[in-house]
Amino acid sequence: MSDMTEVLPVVDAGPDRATPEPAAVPPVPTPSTAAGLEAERVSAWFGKRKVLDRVSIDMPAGQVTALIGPSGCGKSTFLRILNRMHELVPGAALAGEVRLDGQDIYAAERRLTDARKAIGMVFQKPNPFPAMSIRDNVLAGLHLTGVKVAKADRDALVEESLTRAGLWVEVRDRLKQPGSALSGGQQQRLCIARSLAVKPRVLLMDEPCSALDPTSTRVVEETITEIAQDVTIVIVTHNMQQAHRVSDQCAFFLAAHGTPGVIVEHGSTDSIFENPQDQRTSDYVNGRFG
Ligand SMILES: Nc1ncnc2c1ncn2[C@@H]1O[C@H](COP(=O)(O)OP(=O)(O)OP(=O)(O)O)[C@@H](O)[C@H]1O
Repeated sequence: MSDMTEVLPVVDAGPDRATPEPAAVPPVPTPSTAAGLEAERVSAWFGKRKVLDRVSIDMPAGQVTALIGPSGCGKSTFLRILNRMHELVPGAALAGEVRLDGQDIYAAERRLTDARKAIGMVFQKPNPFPAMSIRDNVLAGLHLTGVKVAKADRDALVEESLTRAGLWVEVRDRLKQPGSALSGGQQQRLCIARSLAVKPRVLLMDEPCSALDPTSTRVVEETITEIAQDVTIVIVTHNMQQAHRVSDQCAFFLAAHGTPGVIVEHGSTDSIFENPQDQRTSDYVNGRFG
């Protein structure tokens, strides 16, 4: 009882009493939905021609992994294997395993659309539906992957996806205009918004800035850095400065003299650029070939 009487005056203290301000309660962070992706001994063929040989790499959740290397060494093929697009090419075959959060995406019981929903893709050339409105472009990915969103929630999803893609402020007053009315850089961010609307856990990007001017490139890079907290990113790029700027880790692919592509070296971006272990990596990142 005597403890209570001592405590009460403090609890009732008015604003003029010299009591410290209560500490602000920090906002509860939204848990990240990013998932880790692991490739193990992935090989690929087009007909009889082997183009990738036993490629293994972990792409950790919430990180940006850059795939670098000269033209034709299999980077895009590897990227397409990560979301089951490679198998759509006539005559294409593959071996090895790809695991999303530990689950084999090629397991017999897994559906193709499950992989597509969880693992989105943004291509080299911005490909919005030109006649479709900006708003409908954002929602288009839902139809394609069979994700259902109630009508009442669609406006919020459009705003959220465009905001995450760094485009909302530029287009919020013209959502009904066609996607083709946007600049190339804006179209690419619209495509990123379209992918994000499906709430993927991984986003694959195949040279997403190669058709963009330097300013648009920097805006897309900022977008990549921001969304990477919630979406694991795997990006193919020929731009070494870009790989350096946006990625946490890099994998250097090489296909020497008609042999299938392999990963020569992978590791943290700093180590690949500042202290590569293989001379070929050093030559490539320093622009001596490729
Ligand atoms: N649809 C296809 N049919 C047959 N061969 C293909 C096909 N797509 C790619 N290839 C071949 O597979 C190899 C790897 O190509 P891929 O596009 O994956 O390389 P890349 O490293 O992404 O090249 P780039 O940097 O030029 O885009 C190349 O020799 C290419 O010619």
